Amino acid sequence: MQPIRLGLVGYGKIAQDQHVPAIQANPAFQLVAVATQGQPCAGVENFRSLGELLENGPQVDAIAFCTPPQGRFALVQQALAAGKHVLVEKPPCATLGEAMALVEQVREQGVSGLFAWHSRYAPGIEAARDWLASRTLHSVQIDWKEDVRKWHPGQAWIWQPGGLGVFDPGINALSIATHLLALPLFVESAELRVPDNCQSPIAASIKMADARHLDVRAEFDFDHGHDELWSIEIRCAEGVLRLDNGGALLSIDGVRQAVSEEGEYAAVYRHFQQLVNDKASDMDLQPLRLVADSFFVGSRMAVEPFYD
Ligand SMILES: NC(=O)C1=CN([C@@H]2O[C@H](COP(=O)(O)OP(=O)(O)OC[C@H]3O[C@@H](n4cnc5c(N)ncnc54)[C@H](O)[C@@H]3O)[C@@H](O)[C@H]2O)C=CC1
Ligand SMILES: O=C1O[C@@H]([C@H](O)CO)[C@H](O)[C@H]1O
Repeated sequence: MQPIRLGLVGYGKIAQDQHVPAIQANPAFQLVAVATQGQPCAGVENFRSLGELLENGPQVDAIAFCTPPQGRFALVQQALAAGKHVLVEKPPCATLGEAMALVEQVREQGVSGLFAWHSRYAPGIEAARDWLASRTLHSVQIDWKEDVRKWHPGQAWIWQPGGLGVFDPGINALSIATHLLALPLFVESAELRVPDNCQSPIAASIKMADARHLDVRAEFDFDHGHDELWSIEIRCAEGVLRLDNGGALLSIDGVRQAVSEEGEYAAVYRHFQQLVNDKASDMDLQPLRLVADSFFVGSRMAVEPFYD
């Protein structure tokens, strides 16, 4: 079977760290061209814009988008208009309205679309979901705390409107929670701590619930230094489930559980391959809706300026 000829837009940190290695490790894909405004990608044809790639570049079947969320909507629309399948990094767009429009446009074009909530593919997630399916949940505590200087060095876009600030990693925790929990979540209250020189929060506390009043709390911190923490603890009548290291580790009542050996991005691209083969799509809006609702109801607290 011919490999899926892939173009990639935005050869930045995550494309270099995760996407290109995952693509190169999967024989179902062939990376044939990159469009980027930064350093070029070795071994493939490089272009300065998606338009130039589509017009003058090699034939592609699909495009992976690794640009910042601001401006991504127009880029994905360009690919859809050219009949390409699309894999879109999280968050899918800078606004909920744009993401909703992409869902509709993918359906209208009859191509495959994936909103790549990469944390949903962490090794412990499916085993956690299976265990929780028959349990009685009492509460959920999310602690997602990392060092923005490590993961987004020099990336001004993350602090600008549409860049989400701490919700850029925090949305990963919300993507896991919305995948594990049976009912939709509602944001009851949020406190957004915004540096004086930024447009998006550096920390946030969020209180959520589902229709059965499950108590879900999240603490996000983007300036957490070296002792980073990506954990979700779910207290049930039958015991305590805990995901650590972003979902890579799973324990139940303190006992470490067997998890998948496949990495997040290998699983993301295997899922995308399956969607293309099945002429299907997977474009969940729930994580982005929770972020939007946190901004709607969130109280703002000004904090000291942030300097990279
Ligand atoms: N940095 C990280 O650890 C992770 C980032 N992500 C997500 O991946 C996305 C990108 O993040 P990073 O790679 O960290 O950002 P980055 O700033 O390192 O890379 C963005 C790249 O897009 C390029 N670009 C921007 N506009 C473009 C355009 N119109 N046409 C072509 N290229 C364009 C830039 O030149 C840059 O190379 C974000 O949505 C982020 O949430 C996901 C997982 C982890
Ligand atoms: O999606 C993302 O993951 C984090 C980091 O790479 C791991 O937690 C990053 O801040 C965010 O863009």
